[in-house]
Amino acid sequence: MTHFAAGDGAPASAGQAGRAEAVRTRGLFKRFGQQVAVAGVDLVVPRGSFAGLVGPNGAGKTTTLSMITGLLRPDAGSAEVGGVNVWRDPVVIKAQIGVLPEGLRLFERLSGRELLMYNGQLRGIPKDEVARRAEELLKVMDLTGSADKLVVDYSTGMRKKIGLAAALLHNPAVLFLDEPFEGVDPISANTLVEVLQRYTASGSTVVFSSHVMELVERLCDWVSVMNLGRIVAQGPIGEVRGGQTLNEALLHLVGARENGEEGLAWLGSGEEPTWRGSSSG
Ligand SMILES: Nc1ncnc2c1ncn2[C@@H]1O[C@H](COP(=O)(O)OP(=O)(O)OP(=O)(O)O)[C@@H](O)[C@H]1O
Repeated sequence: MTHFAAGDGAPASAGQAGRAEAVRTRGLFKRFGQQVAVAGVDLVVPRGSFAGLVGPNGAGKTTTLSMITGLLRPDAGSAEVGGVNVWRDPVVIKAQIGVLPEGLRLFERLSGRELLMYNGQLRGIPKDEVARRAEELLKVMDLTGSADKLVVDYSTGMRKKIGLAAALLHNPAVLFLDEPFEGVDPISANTLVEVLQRYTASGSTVVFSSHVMELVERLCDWVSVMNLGRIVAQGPIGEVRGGQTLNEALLHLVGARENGEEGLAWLGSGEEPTWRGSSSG
């Protein structure tokens, strides 16, 4: 087993040391065959943060989040949420976290309301309390009118919203969201943002992955940047940005791609293809 040295993901600010950590991984490592997906990640998220996990396609964000939320067993390293080891105490952890995973597999043949009732009761919340919370969440997510519709008939944005409602139902201390705004219209995105801001304002923690830098910049007070399976910068967003936009900082940190500039000369040239005339009689 390979175990990479810690240090490259150290928080940019030593001043955060006194603040309790919601999430902490040490040397988290995952390999799929020859492909090292996560190469020794030391992720830190202070409690109460609205934290963004960013990086290019294939950087290892989903794999990291899957290992922290108990969905994928790490090959090496450890993950703690609220100081509890995820893989040693999975039952304790599952009560403390809410997850909106990538791909979002839901029980398609339940209605939105039934899905929430089922999830809440699975978590041991009394039925009348689940019903009360479910109605409130449906209302806030603007899903009351679709509450009796089957989830299979929900749109992408509606699925994200019902998935988020299900993840919030047991009032977790830490919420993990993989690309929560992907495919969500701006109005629904605003609703999600409002719910999440209300949630973090009360001291809970959100960790979400996203490719939308403007959104991360607007929402997050903490950011972790991944590239090639490692954390390449991490800390309060102002420090990671260092006077640039987050997008500029990201390009700088991961290196702008230089491929493709010479290729694709044929694309959009508008020239008459010579081969078309030569092959036809
Ligand atoms: N189940 C798997 N089997 C094989 N390779 C995998 C698997 N899951 C992820 N990988 C590989 O691991 C690397 C990291 O993938 P991951 O999905 O974690 O990246 P990501 O940062 O979430 O990317 P994106 O932004 O595109 O969603 C990629 O090279 C990917 O091809």
